[in-house]
Amino acid sequence: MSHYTPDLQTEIFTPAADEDASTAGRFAKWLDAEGIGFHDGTADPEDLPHYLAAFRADRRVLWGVHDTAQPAEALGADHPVATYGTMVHPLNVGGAQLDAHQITAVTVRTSHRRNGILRSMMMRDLREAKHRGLPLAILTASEATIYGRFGFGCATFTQSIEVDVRERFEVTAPATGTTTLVAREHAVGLAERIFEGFQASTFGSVGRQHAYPRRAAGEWGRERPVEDRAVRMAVHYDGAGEPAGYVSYRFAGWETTPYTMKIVDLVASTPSAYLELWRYLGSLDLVERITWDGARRDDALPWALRDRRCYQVKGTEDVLWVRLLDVQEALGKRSYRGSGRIVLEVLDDHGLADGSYILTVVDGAAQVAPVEAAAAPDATLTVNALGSLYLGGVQASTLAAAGGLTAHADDAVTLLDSLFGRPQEPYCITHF
Ligand SMILES: CC(=O)SCCNC(=O)CCNC(=O)[C@H](O)C(C)(C)COP(=O)(O)OP(=O)(O)OC[C@H]1O[C@@H](n2cnc3c(N)ncnc32)[C@H](O)[C@@H]1OP(=O)(O)O
Repeated sequence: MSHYTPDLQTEIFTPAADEDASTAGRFAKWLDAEGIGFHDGTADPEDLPHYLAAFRADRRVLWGVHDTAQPAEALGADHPVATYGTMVHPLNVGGAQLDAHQITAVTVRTSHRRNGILRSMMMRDLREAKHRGLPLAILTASEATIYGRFGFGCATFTQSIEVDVRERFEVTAPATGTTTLVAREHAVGLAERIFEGFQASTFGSVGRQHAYPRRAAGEWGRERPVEDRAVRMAVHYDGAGEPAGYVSYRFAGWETTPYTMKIVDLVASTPSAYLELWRYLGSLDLVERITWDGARRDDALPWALRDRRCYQVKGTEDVLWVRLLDVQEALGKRSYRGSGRIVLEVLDDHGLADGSYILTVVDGAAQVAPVEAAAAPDATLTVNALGSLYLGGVQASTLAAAGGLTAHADDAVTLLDSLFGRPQEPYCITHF
């Protein structure tokens, strides 16, 4: 809907140690452009140094597309009309923590939308990430309709739950260890340490940004990097006295009935720490309901309750979307179940991951080699379907029924189901 011809230039920068954190700097303009895309207000000037420090700690790379031909009264040309950000954090794929190329902060201003700006940033970025040797790209999506066209497949999920913690709530597992509120000055360090244990042991988890432990500790609020004194954090110490889980929570206020405690963040590195945190939550006096939007789809909690109807699922959300860039590396590093051999043909319109690969799994460890296109594949699948299959959160049989995967050999789908299947679902509680 432009009534003029935009003149676009892309600036890519990694905020430097001496980056200008004032409202006049490029960082503030970039952040404001991102805020416009997500309908957030302009950041408070005193918050900018905190955001800058966080972005530097995350080693974020920021893209801004500038239009030098806008009407005179428009936001200045130094104010991006589109933003895009990347960073790299580990993704737990069982056998390894893979460097995953994370894509975030994707916005295009209303006046410039649907002119291919996202497409050109995304395709350039994916090509460059592949060139740098990153095996896959990941993102969390605002809408499910945007990223399939770029080869992403929806791969992990969480559930929103409500738990009735009135008299009928009781965790039946025998109690272990101790759970207690922790002092604020220790909360960030404990959150970091506990998440580290969770990341090491949780298939599908992604390392977290600088802001996460601060929000969990109440050092940062949800909206601003300033203290939120309503947030409390309790830590579970296991039988050996080791911190094995934390829950941070915030009361919804006396006007909300039933009286509700909202979980801000819950991270448990063992199943018993998880149940103990719930035992603790269930014993908060005056609270009638706990809400949380980060539960596993295969949550053990209802199976550990005297009355499983205390537990209600309110919705399922997709979390990670995965886009393979180097099939050999990504499939080769993942751990599998059992043994088997299969030839997969991957279709990728963008030419980044297409080809035929032979996957040979022996006792859970894989070897992957490209094969001649002429070799008959046992199954053909789109790169999107492979992204969904990759972490085992979606079954090959489901993808086959949906049309993204076609079997050419009789047992191909059964074999893929058993190789890629997991004893537990992949679980990512990091949004970015
Ligand atoms: C990882 C993240 O950051 S998730 C956050 C994504 N951002 C947002 O939701 C903020 C609000 N939305 C926006 O800023 C923009 O609409 C964006 C960034 C989603 C899209 O930017 P645009 O520059 O308009 O996209 P572009 O013109 O490159 O579109 C490319 C293709 O995607 C399609 N498309 C773009 N956005 C959407 C959408 N929201 N829903 C469906 N299709 C879409 C276009 O129609 C086009 O289709 P094609 O295959 O026929 O070419």
